[in-house]
Amino acid sequence: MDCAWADEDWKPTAGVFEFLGQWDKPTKGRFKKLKAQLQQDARNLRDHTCDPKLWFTRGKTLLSLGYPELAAGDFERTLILIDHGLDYSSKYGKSVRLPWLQNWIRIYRGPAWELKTFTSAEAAHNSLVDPLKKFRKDTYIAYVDALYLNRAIPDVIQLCKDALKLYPRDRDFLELLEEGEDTFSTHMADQKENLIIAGIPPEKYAWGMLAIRLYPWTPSDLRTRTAATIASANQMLLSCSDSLEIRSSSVGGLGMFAKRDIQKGERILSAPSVTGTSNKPSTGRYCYNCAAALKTSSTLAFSCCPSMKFCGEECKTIAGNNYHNALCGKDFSDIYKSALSNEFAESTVARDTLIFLRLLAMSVQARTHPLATPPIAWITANYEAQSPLPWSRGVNIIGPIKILEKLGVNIFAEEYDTWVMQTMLNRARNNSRTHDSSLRQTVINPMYSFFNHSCEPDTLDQTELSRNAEQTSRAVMICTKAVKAGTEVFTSYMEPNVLMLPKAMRHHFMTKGSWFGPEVCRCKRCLAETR
Ligand SMILES: C[S@@+](CC[C@H](N)C(=O)[O-])C[C@H]1O[C@@H](n2cnc3c(N)ncnc32)[C@H](O)[C@@H]1O
Repeated sequence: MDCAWADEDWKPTAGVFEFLGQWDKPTKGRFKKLKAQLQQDARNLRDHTCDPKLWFTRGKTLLSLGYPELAAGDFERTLILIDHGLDYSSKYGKSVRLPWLQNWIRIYRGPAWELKTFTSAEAAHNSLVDPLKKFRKDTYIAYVDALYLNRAIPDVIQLCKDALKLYPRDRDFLELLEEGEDTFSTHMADQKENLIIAGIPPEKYAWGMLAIRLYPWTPSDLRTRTAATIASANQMLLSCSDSLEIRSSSVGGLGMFAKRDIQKGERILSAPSVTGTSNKPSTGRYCYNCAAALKTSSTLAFSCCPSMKFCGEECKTIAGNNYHNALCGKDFSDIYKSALSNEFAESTVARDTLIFLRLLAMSVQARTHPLATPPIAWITANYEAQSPLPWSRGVNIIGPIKILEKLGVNIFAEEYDTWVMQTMLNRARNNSRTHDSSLRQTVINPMYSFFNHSCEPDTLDQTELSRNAEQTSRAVMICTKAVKAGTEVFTSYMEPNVLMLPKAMRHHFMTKGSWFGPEVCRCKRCLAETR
């Protein structure tokens, strides 16, 4: 976050959609100051990762710059560190208190415990309790502002309730709680009719919302796919197809191209899912790797992790090569449990946490930067998205922190900063396929992900998340037309009945998803049709 970036790359996530929180876009002069401040805050944090004041300061700067989802991550870490500071014997207790004590020393120009006010080192430490509690209150209040800007009203309510447990009958939090509850009920009542018309389940609206934008400080090698990254994806493609290659596409980014003439009816791809998860990952009913339903008589498992069952050798090998070591011997049952909800929207979003666990385990096992680890390194987010993605403190902030802690990763490390975690989620969400509601599975199949959409597709997607063990969640693509060498091969992201509609209606359906930008679909048919 402390790297230099161009002013025109500043694309705040606040203020994109009509949300409830009020964000005042900074003037040009103020923006310049905030930008410099952010670089300074990030540099300070690099040197002193355990100082909660520095996380709080950067959170406030990020909030002013219009990144409330990142400010939330900084405020969460501030609260964690304050808790450590209040418990001297905790992991970071000493590290949190030290800068505060040093501050006293600076003020009084002498060792704190020699000051008249403190009769002992213990007294000096005790003197920090009240300032830390006051600082914690300020953090909760700033956190509420960030949650409003993410439209996460249920989280505002919960945060106020949490704060009231620490500050019983505190007037500020009582007022904020009442305000949150009023806002929520008025907002839901106002929106109910619109939501029904728009076909959005009201409970889905209870989530916060986030606009997907590229963070301007993203270093160039992590921002776009490098030649080496594309080469490694093409290397993997060789084992799944003898007729396709990944190249730059005219509709945007990369796409799948025929490297030889392809006949109608040819199977052009058969690729395993590198990360798939069901909402019941460790019940032994679904393959831990690809989420296919299992035939109990023919399942495989590692002897050390018997509840991690696989549909066959291929999936077990993928797990062994990519993530099993990072997960082995650790308890993720509470994370699995969150995905078990019977409520559809909740379990769908909770599965994002499971996908996220898989992707982070891959990066930990590979010992590479999370954004440089395949498949995350191969896939891209849609930064032109016209509709927001769901956002909540639980899934976007607390979930990743919990997972990092369980994986033994330092949650204050620059490599695992909130913007990195959010970028991973943005990429995963733009490339994950959520399958039928009774099976409740989400899969990332990076080779399938390289196919762009066309309203006159050349392929038939035969992927089936099977209810029996004969098939897995492999992406199997059949060419429905003859395709000449060098031509891009498209699939369809839309149901066949949507493809039968006129352009304006197709685009109406497309803008409901988050795959397309303001011009919606750039396929040949859409460019040729006028209406
Ligand atoms: C699953 S990815 C497809 C591969 C992607 N082009 C890449 O570079 O990795 C989906 C993204 O590709 C782009 N895309 C796919 N089909 C498109 C189309 N017909 N028109 C415009 N953008 C398209 C959108 O940005 C979308 O979010």
